[in-house]
Amino acid sequence: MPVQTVKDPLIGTFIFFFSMSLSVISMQSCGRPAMGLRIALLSTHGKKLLHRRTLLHSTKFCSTWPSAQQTCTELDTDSGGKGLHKPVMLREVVHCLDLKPEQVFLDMTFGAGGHTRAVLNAAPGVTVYTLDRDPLAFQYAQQLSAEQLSSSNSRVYPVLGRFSEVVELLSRQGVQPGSLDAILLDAGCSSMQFDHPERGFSISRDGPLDMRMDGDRFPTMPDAADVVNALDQQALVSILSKYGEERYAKKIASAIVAARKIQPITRTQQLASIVAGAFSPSTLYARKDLLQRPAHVATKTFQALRIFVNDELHELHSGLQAAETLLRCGGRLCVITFHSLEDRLVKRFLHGLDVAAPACRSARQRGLQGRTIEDQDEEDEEDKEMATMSNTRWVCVPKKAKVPQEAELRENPRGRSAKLRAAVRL
Ligand SMILES: C[S@@+](CC[C@H](N)C(=O)[O-])C[C@H]1O[C@@H](n2cnc3c(N)ncnc32)[C@H](O)[C@@H]1O
Repeated sequence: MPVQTVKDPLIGTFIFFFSMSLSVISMQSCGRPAMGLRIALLSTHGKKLLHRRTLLHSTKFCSTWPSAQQTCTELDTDSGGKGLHKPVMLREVVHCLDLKPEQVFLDMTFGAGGHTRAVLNAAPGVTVYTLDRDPLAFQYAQQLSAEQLSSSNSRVYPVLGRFSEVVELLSRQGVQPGSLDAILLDAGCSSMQFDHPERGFSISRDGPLDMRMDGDRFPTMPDAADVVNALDQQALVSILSKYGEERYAKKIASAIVAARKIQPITRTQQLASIVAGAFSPSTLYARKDLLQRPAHVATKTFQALRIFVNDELHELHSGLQAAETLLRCGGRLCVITFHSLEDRLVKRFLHGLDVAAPACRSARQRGLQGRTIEDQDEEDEEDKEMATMSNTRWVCVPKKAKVPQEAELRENPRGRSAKLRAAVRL
């Protein structure tokens, strides 16, 4: 069934989504999956998905999302406060963006607006465009926009959408290519997404297995439950190993397939237990994060599903291309990443290298995968290699990525894997 002939919008969305995502899988594994496999996968599971979605539709969380108003009163209104996202490497970001009053800034990942607020404090009079794909973040940006209108000469223009849409969305607001002074892209998810169980990202707090950042804008877009219930074992192995760098991908995929024969997997804790069941008692508690704290064995599985569901690597690449289009010569780009797949893509993009080239990992580095979220050694090696290369479109300042200081990590352990890269558009 060729993609172009699909008439049902739901199945069309599903097919479009999976064909896009599978092309990232193939892009990253440096080979295209056979077209037959792709089409078989899509046509077999499109019908199952349609049926499953009809059954589950009434349990979708859209109406249960906290509104910005509720969240602001339930939680602390200070963006560094409990519950709202704490911005990572705030001082370093403001320093790298180096905005002056009257300049124009785009925050591509508004979240709870912590970085934007810091920019507004540092450069009063600045004009800010904010982007986020999450409608809750968009509500926060609208609130900030209203506050600025009444209290300062800075202006904030909120935009709802994805990185891949930003050039078009901004052009509708009159923003021309080559006109922005600075852009921030703080990749990944916000604490509001991770911490509200009904969003379906949380391992520790039970919720529907959703993980879509903009699911209420696109209710027919497949969620994480669709992925684990509909895809075949080999596709699950690919997703877990490419996006989670999970070395037990085969065991986990096999446990998922066995479990869903008994009943559909619809909850986050149900999936976390299924994944844990794939590990022997000796390996169950062996994983540690970068701060050497115990890490749940399902962390990489959740990361992989989240990246796949939101098409995050394609989106990140689109965001970088958009930044290249929108910044003026001499304009500054700051990118914060939270895992090695993202950081590697950013590094390679800024150095003008093929972002799809496969990573070379030594046996020792592969051995480290089960222990840490990122493989520090490999990244240091790549940094050294890239420091010797140059690109005509960007100059990285500084050359190496910055990481948060220990004092910041004591306050905000969630920043433990953050890396900040800054570059000037030539
Ligand atoms: C780490 S949070 C940003 C936090 C923010 N800097 C702050 O200070 O609160 C990442 C945000 O980027 C948004 N996001 C992720 N991918 C996106 C995409 N492709 N397009 C637009 N927004 C995206 C998420 O919805 C989330 O709100």
